[in-house]
Amino acid sequence: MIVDTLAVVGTGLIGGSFALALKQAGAVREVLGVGRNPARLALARELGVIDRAADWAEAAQADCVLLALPVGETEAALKQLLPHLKPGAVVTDAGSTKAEVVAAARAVLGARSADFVPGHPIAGSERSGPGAARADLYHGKRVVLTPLAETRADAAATVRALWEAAGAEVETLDAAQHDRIFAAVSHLPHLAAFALVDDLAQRADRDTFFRFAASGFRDFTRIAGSSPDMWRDIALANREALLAELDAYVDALQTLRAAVDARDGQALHTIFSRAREARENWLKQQDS
Ligand SMILES: NC(=O)c1ccc[n+]([C@@H]2O[C@H](COP(=O)([O-])OP(=O)(O)OC[C@H]3O[C@@H](n4cnc5c(N)ncnc54)[C@H](O)[C@@H]3O)[C@@H](O)[C@H]2O)c1
Ligand SMILES: O=C(O)C(=O)C[C@]1(C(=O)O)C=C[C@@H](O)C=C1
Repeated sequence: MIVDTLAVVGTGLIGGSFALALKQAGAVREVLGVGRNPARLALARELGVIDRAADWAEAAQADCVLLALPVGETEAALKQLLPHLKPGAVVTDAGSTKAEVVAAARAVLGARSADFVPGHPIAGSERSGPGAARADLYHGKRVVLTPLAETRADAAATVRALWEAAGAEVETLDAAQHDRIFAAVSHLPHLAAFALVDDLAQRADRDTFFRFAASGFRDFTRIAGSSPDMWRDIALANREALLAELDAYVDALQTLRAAVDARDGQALHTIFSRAREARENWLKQQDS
């Protein structure tokens, strides 16, 4: 056992999967759940994702508290926990952006920011809520930790051990670097998918388009089925890095547009070939 009690704030896909994985691994004795929606908490309890619901004060007495709610809720959640936080308790999070989460932790926790270990599991899906939680979600997946300069080494070691018990491989990055990387490989693709689906959905003759849309459209737009709350918060929290990636993507689309306009098959072929090769190499790396 790594910790006796774990409190999960936000018992959806990410927090619920963490809880299920740790219970299955025998890494935790009891899991408490904190949430705003009593029906969701009851479902989490019914599905065995949590052992019981708890309030903020009780959750703050756990050995480890995981925040797994939209990143814009981080500051308010830390404010609720701080007055009751057990000495030595470790606080961590699973948010998809890190610099703003780190700033919120510093602003709210003061000296207790040494107990905070920012984290981000690079695993998930477009599904949300406790019903989507799976014990094997993190098997073979990466988790990035972005510890603060003052984070206690033993707090970071506990969080690392928990993720490893959940089946993940843990890496460490600087928070700003983390946010630049994920703006490009995660946040921008989600905006591109939301934009494409919304553009079609706003057309008067959308039904004709959707009737004929097939697997290419389904693959490209799967992630447009993701939680609007979560993605609104990510886009706002990672605004600077995301704006840079949006500009780069608009430029890339403009380059393709110019090639199509000029009937420049050579330019199109060169870009498509380069992209295909890069994607094949990336897939090979993923498999190795
Ligand atoms: N979905 C993914 O693929 C993925 C992957 C990695 C990280 N993340 C991050 O993990 C976090 C959780 O995402 P998720 O996919 O589990 O979402 P989710 O919608 O499945 O779960 C979030 C839960 O938080 C609860 N919640 C919202 N505001 C709350 C509040 N103020 N207090 C208490 N509970 C509250 C919601 O009711 C919900 O049950 C987000 O920060 C997200 O950026 C998501
Ligand atoms: O598979 C998906 O649906 C995801 O969106 C997962 C995904 C990603 O972009 O890869 C989404 C957000 C995260 O913070 C981490 C993983």
